[in-house]
Amino acid sequence: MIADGGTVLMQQRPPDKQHAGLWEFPGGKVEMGETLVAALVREIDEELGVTLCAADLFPVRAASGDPAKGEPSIVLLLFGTRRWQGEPRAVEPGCQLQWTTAGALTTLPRPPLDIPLSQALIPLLEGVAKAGRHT
Ligand SMILES: Nc1nc2c([nH]c(=O)n2[C@@H]2O[C@H](COP(=O)(O)OP(=O)(O)OP(=O)(O)O)[C@@H](O)[C@H]2O)c(=O)[nH]1
Repeated sequence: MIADGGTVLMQQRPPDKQHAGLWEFPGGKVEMGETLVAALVREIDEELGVTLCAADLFPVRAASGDPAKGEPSIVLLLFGTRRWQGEPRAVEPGCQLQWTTAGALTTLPRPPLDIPLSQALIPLLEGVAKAGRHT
């Protein structure tokens, strides 16, 4: 979720889970029989109480672990949106939220795959921030 001003919503992982306390992009796993985008719309509603429209979502970047290097065999797909309905709130206990600028994103402690995802997002955030300064 990319807001006017060029900030992105980041979510802190809960204390009882892997990568506890690190900041990730809100989302979750695709369930059997679901499209990628339908899964994202469902997860964002469940986690943040926010309604997304599938047509507003655009792909930003994929990142995957390399099992040959002992990394988990998972693929994360980052989608962006500039539109949503509702005010995000942390539905799950222990999952804080913060709106983060491009500059602050690089210093935020993140799980490994969220780092390349963030790098791909930074030019987009900077573009939105710059456009906001000219309006
Ligand atoms: N965001 C993120 N998640 C990662 C990375 N590496 C990795 O193994 N994961 C794991 O990928 C899973 C992402 O699923 P999720 O967003 O539904 O998180 P979750 O902990 O609520 O899932 P779960 O409780 O249903 O297992 C988590 O188990 C998380 O620990 C990574 O680099 N970034």
